Amino acid sequence: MTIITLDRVSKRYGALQVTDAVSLALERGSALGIIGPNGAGKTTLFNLIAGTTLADSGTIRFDGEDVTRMPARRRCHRGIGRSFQIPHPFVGMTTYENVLVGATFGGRLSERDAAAKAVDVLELTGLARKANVLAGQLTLLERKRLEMARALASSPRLLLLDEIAGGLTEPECAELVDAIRNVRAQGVSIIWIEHVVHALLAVVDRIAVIDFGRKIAEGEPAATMASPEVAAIYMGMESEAAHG
Ligand SMILES: Nc1ncnc2c1ncn2[C@@H]1O[C@H](COP(=O)(O)OP(=O)(O)OP(=O)(O)O)[C@@H](O)[C@H]1O
Repeated sequence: MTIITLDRVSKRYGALQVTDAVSLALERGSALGIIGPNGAGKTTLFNLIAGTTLADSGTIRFDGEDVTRMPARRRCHRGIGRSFQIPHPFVGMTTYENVLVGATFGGRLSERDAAAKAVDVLELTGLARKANVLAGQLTLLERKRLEMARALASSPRLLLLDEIAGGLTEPECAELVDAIRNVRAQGVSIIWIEHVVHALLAVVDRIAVIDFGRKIAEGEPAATMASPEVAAIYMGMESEAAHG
């Protein structure tokens, strides 16, 4: 059973074909990693899935339903949740309050259910001890956890994670990987865009490689990473990461 299917989805900005006939299918409960160079069109793919950008052509089905033209808010309520590459928490609110906002509006829960949901999500993401700390005072790792917690507050069945591991130390990265594994163990399907490939490999079942808006490879992680075409791109990404 697939949770999400993209069939030849395309998007163009002016002369730039940012998404070029991308097809993808994700099995329910599985995790897919997406890699590719800067500007390859990865975040745009998330925008297309989440509905913040509409596809020019192609179809997107979520849980059997055609959501291609559905507005982002409704897709969120259907069960597509996302984290953003640049987190924007409400810095003057506590960690708990930030998650509560997600549960109330994203999850459309009553006050009492939203409060219970926020507590669950803080536990799941390892933030329970930081519940009453202002979001503006969290460390980078904690802000990454909060970004994931806010996405989870809407009870998504599909979670889109956009470059969540960047900038962390190795032990912090390992902690984040554990948190993502916990989320997955709850049955949430995951698509994760990430430059920190070893973190990705610790979680995902499959990898898709995007370059110039096209999916150039997809498959079992080790075999996909080992293919010469992907190895060349991956080496380019490593030097990009090393230089900024
Ligand atoms: N709204 C927009 N209008 C015009 N061009 C856009 C728009 N959004 C993205 N682009 C362009 O589309 C291309 C792909 O961008 P996208 O953010 O999807 O890439 P990415 O693979 O996520 O890159 P990165 O790894 O740097 O985040 C870039 O050249 C970007 O400048």
